[in-house]
Amino acid sequence: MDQRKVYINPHNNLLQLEEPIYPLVDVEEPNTFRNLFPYDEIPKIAFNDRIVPHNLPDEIFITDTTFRDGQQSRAPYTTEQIVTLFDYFHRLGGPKGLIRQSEFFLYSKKDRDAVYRCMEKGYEFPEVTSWIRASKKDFELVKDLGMKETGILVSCSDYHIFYKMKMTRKEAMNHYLSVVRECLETGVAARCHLEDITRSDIHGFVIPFCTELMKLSKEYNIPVKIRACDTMGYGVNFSGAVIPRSVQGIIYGLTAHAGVPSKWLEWHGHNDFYKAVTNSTTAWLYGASAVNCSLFGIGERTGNTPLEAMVFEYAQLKGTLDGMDTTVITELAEYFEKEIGYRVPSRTPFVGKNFNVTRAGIHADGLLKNEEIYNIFDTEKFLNRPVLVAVSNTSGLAGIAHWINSFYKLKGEAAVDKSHPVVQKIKNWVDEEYESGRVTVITDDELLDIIQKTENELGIHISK
Ligand SMILES: CC(C)C(=O)C(=O)O
Repeated sequence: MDQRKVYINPHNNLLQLEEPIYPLVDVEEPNTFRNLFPYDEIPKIAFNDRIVPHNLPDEIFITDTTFRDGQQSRAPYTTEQIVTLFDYFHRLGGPKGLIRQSEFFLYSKKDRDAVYRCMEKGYEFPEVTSWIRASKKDFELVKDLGMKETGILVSCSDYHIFYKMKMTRKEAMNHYLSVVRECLETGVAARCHLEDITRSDIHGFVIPFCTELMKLSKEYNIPVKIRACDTMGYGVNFSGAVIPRSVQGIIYGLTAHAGVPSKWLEWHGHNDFYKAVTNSTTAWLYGASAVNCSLFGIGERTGNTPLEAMVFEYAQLKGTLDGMDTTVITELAEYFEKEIGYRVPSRTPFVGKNFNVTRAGIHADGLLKNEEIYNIFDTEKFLNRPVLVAVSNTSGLAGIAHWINSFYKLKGEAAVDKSHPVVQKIKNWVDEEYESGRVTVITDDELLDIIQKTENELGIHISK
């Protein structure tokens, strides 16, 4: 018979059984969850219909890995670029520090220079934290640099424990606990990156391990944070899906069974199955305060959860931006294009060149009557990106006038309408293009070119 005590759950005032204690299950053979991950078949999503209650923490925020996971997958940024991006993150996160932390490599002198320069700024947020090899010498370095927290890799699936580290679960756990203890001895808080959690044995390894980590934190009176890393992007947020793929199931296990407080719990997603954003939002909804993101989602393989996306997820969940300055997102995209030579793919939400451009004539027509019909929100207000109508065979005079007004931000007296001679002449040119067999839309550069030529020809200049 189940002898656990009964208590009132403060979340819902219902009687509940005391949480069971999960001991480490030290298996002889790795559990690779072949039923879910057959490798020569597409991974499977199975359901047991266990429903997890919502548990949105009072405080949720974003942490940043642009300079760690982000830099692992591209050419390194220069120190100057890192410092500039850090400034942007500070502004974007607003006075409440919703971009709470950013993590840095400490391997090379260049890495450390970037850290010094960012710390010198004296910002409260983002807090500069580190990512290091787990050794006593490196913990001392973190401390000497004046940092309070470091990330430590504690891979938790049997794929990693048995195949990469060639250990048993017990050996891996003891090894990790001794490394974390060493870190805490130095006085530095440990952020444990549980790599590959969505292929791990949640009850047999992750919960017993995190329970021990929480004991260590108590012993040293220093935070031990848990970062749940969906390294391969296998996480799913469907109600009733089984762990280890269920994001809410993992978060529930960590909070309810291992006793990890929400404020120390973070989700780190990858986008291999297009689920990075929605899984991160799910982690917030079910009890993780932090979601770890990289700017524009730049990270290993298909990338991480895009930081800018979570800014808008935050606003949608909380009903407020809480002081975040979203126009910085557009500045960041421009900086990447001009200074770093990276252009985000044009259809990328919020930042791509075409994210709020309407092309189809029938839609463009609606947009011209009222931009709310085909724009997700006031993109000019929040992103400094007025809605655009691309010029094509179906644009008509009004479409061309709208393009000119939006592109040059012309308002009131300065705006052109369909009777403007420049607009009419351009319309003739557009019609000729399509009559001679063109099938593509007219590009911005072509329009700029033809506007200039037409202005010179007619001797009329639009007030730009
Ligand atoms: C290397 C680890 C911590 C990681 O970034 C991941 O699992 O995605």
